[in-house]
Amino acid sequence: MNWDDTAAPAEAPDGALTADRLVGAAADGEDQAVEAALRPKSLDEFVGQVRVREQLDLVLKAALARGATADHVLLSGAPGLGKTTLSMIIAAEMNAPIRITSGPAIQHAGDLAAILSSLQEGEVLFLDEIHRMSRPAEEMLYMAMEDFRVDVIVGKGPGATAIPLELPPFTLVGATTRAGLLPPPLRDRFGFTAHMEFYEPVELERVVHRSAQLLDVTIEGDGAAEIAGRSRGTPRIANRLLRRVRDYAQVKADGVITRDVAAAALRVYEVDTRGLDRLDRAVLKALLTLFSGGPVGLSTLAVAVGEERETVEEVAEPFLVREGLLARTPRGRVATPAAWTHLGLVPPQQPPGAGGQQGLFGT
Ligand SMILES: Nc1ncnc2c1ncn2[C@@H]1O[C@H](COP(=O)(O)OP(=O)(O)OP(=O)(O)O)[C@@H](O)[C@H]1O
Repeated sequence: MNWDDTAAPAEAPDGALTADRLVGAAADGEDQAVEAALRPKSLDEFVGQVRVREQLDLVLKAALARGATADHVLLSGAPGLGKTTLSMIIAAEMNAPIRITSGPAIQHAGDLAAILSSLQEGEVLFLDEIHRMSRPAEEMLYMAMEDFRVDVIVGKGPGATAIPLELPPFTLVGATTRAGLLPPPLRDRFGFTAHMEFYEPVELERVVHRSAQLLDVTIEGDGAAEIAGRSRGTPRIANRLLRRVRDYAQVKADGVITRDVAAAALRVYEVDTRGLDRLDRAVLKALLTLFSGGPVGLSTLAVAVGEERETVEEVAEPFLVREGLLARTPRGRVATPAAWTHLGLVPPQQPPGAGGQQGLFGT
């Protein structure tokens, strides 16, 4: 059966499943407060991303040997994979100061001119969300990156004049979650482009061990593995889960994070063994139980879980697709066999009793 969107009733979504989401990759207030203490300070300390690290190491060492400013660097990748951290490491490795700003903060070319003209020689300018800069600022950046010069326009209309302004050499580190949205002329002006991948569980284990040490928490190898496996390939989520598990260990156990303590804590926070939370499971469960695994239209699915269409599409689905649990097809959303297995449910064509309930949260 193909469940389509045409009959989707207009129901008010309540958003309850997205409140206080522990597995979101964007930084929340608490993350911002504690992340500074957990950031690796050098390339050697930076876990994983081996290829990026090796290449960047060469770029920076060569620039240092020449006594030159490093090439402009573009870092792309999902939130929480370490782009800000890497930009700070670039500055530290070059013994240079760093200035941090973001695309949305630069709405006028004048905003950018003010920042660029106050840079010191060799300074690293970190421009987060570079794809969200305004067009005039972006055009000013082209010349600044290439010639270390900007034209400041004074006046308006036919009487407007361009006053050239020399800039000290600097290194721009641009970060984006959407490399495809960058116009080619901007992309081409970066000397080094790196795409950050999601981390392997063993790499996240190392992140968890390192953070536990910095937070002065005792953690066993199995405990770190349990957290790493539920962290969706993302260091920020690994660090966040570690903090929640630490709370649990302090209140309910003797402060030591073992595998059982980690599993019990994450059961309380409803993050299952694959890193799915309530929203993810609600979407999957609706797809499997109400629509026999699909295909079903996005709007219908969203109404079934009581969430906005955008929430299902942008918050829940990307990870479900990445995990191979859900597929987006021209006919609608379809569950994969792995989705049935994960929720311990039996696909309709199989005889009842062939599946068996799985322990979603571990022991
Ligand atoms: N390779 C790594 N090794 C150890 N810790 C890491 C690594 N990458 C990221 N982290 C940790 O994860 C957290 C998030 O990293 P960071 O802020 O650099 O991510 P980001 O990619 O800039 O995210 P956003 O796109 O949301 O700005 C930081 O606390 C940092 O310490």
